[in-house]
Amino acid sequence: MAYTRESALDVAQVLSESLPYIQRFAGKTLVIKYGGNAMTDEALQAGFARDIVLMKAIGINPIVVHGGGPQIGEMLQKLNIESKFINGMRVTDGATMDVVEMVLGGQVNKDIVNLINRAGGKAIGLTGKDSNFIKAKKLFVKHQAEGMSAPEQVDIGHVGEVSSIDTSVLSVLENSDFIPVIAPIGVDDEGNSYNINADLVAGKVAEAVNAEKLMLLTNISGVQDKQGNVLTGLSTAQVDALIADGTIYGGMLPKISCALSAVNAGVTSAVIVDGRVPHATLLEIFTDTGVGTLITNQNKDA
Ligand SMILES: Nc1ncnc2c1ncn2[C@@H]1O[C@H](COP(=O)(O)OP(=O)(O)O)[C@@H](O)[C@H]1O
Ligand SMILES: CC(=O)N[C@@H](CCC(=O)OP(=O)(O)O)C(=O)O
Repeated sequence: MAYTRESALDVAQVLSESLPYIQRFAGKTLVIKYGGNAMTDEALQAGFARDIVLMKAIGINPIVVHGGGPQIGEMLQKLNIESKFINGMRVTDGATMDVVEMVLGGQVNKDIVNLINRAGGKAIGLTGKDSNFIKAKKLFVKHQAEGMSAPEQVDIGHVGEVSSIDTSVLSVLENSDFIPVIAPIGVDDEGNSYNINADLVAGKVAEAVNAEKLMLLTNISGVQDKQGNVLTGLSTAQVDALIADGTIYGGMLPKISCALSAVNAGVTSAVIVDGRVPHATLLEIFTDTGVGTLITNQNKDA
């Protein structure tokens, strides 16, 4: 890009102002859940990949955990398999699990690896099956079906929750030029695969590596109140109240619950970021004007 003398000075000024932020995050690990528009819009994809490579180049350790619900849905449709969700979790029978593993581990993961590599990075794709690093157990959900008087425990098939994370492979990558890109698939002691919500995997990875920040990219401006205003900062106590009165529901529930669990487990902050905004991850790290909702472990506004 060609600059005029004025615009070149502006660029130099912006770079200079980013110094304290670079110093704050250098050597720290950031876990980024990549999903939504940022993952499907070509311009946003390229910007995301560049931003991840830039982070690594200045000494931050990004770990990417990706979703892929819409891509799984598309493939199931092609195969005439119905998609069904309970409490935001995909009901996953044996045939669906095969598709989930193929789409997340085979297609989506490798597309993201390729994207980051084309931006000059050295991405390594992993599922939880690689060196068995994400151990999972079956997840039962509580659900109140129509006509039932009380919620009951429902078996939704091969859906898992994280039971443990072995960080050894991640620390090898952290101490190298490699950028881990993780598909949310777990495995149990018998070698069975589990489909895990990607937000939950990102949260547990952030906890396990003691990340400085957990960033959850999504397609909404942040957590909103009943009037649709974005709540820029939330404490754990405030979140509890918003869940209790139904302001937070559906797909926002796993995001909020993993963000809360992460900050309670020692991750300094978790943020739900508007991934529709170009360079949302950089704005979040290098400026004071993040684009979403910040969750901290404080009992007052963050
Ligand atoms: N209080 C809230 N503020 C914002 N979004 C909310 C809220 N409560 C529920 N939601 C819903 O959660 C959705 C985000 O979850 P989801 O679509 O599963 O995200 P992703 O696909 O990025 O994982 C929003 O689009 C919105 O419909
Ligand atoms: C159990 C469960 O629902 N797993 C998700 C895994 C992918 C995911 O979480 O993708 P997004 O982040 O794009 O929604 C699914 O099958 O869709």
